[in-house]
Amino acid sequence: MVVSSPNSMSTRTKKTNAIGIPTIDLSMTNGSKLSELVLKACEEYGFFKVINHGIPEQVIARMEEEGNQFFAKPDSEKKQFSGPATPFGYGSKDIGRNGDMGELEYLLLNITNPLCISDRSKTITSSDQPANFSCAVKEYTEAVRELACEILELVAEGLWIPDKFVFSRLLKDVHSDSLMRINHYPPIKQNKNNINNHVGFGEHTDPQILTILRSNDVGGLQISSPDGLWIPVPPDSNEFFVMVGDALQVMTNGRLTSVRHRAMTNSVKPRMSMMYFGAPSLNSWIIPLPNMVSPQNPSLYKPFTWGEYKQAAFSLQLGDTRLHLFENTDQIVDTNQIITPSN
Ligand SMILES: C=C1C[C@]23C[C@@]1(O)CC[C@H]2[C@@]12CC[C@H](O)[C@@](C)(C(=O)O1)[C@H]2[C@@H]3C(=O)O
Ligand SMILES: O=C(O)CCC(=O)C(=O)O
Ligand SMILES: [Fe+2]
Repeated sequence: MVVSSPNSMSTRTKKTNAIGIPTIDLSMTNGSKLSELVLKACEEYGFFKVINHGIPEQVIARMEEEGNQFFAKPDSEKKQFSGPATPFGYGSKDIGRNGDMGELEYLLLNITNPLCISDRSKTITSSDQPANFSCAVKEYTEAVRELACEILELVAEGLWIPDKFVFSRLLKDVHSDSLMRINHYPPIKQNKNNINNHVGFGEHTDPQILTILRSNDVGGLQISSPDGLWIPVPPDSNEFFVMVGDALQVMTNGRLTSVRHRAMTNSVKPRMSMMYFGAPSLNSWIIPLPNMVSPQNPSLYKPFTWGEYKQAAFSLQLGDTRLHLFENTDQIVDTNQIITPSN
């Protein structure tokens, strides 16, 4: 397996032993074993793949078809859905509002519960039937939200939290600020050294609670390993990948860590990925849960609302470690200041 270091845009690569991506079979009947496995994957990688997830194939196929049809439209038509009211709607190359760029085009959609798709008052269409696109997104997001909730309930069980709905309730809230994003990465030819180093979507962590990602059968996603190397994630269009976001890191007082990831472009085939970003309502407090804090394990973060965090995140650049802004510095012991008695 070929990996390179995060935070470096260098084309140098290192070879390491194959690093397995944790895969979790959600049809496992032993519930406590399942919650242990989910927790372990969230603690060790902040990332895993789920199989036997129960989402019907046609729900995925329909969303894929609508996405493909949308991105196949002429640029002039797609651009009708972009404009000053971004971030919601169509975007090309610009990521966020602070100058980040990537080799992709995308649709960013605000999702509400009960689900309806808000796309800046214009109806996004992929075909002659405007309703088809929003029906496909509604059906798909409903299914992946359920999957995210099931996983979050397993996380709560694994952490022995008495209220197993403590995280999933936030995603089901009628005011949940969850988003859906469809990224389309056109192929970019390899450079003369045969190294494909075009960054489609630069390295970052997702700010929300949990991300559910699915892509077509074209590779490109890479995650940062605990020892700081980039691990390519083999694509699997039938399955879903789960990523811990910053908000879940805070609520578990750093026991789970949000995963740094990025997407590279393919030199031959277009890649399309779809992400559901499960988030709480803007006025929800993001604080470590009581049973994650103790005198030995004080809170690592200052209290903040999801709205405050989102505002901070969206005012920074993609690759910034925005949680630093909310760290409880009082609790960090500066080992240089510890005076040890001399003999
Ligand atoms: C540069 C940025 C893009 C982003 C908002 C931000 O200021 C920092 C976080 C970025 C991110 C990453 C995960 C999701 O793709 C996203 C929609 C999100 O919630 O946070 C994007 C934001 C974006 O593309 O607007
Ligand atoms: O397209 C991908 O595989 C990853 C995209 C991503 O990380 C994001 O949109 O936040
Ligand atoms: Fe992401």
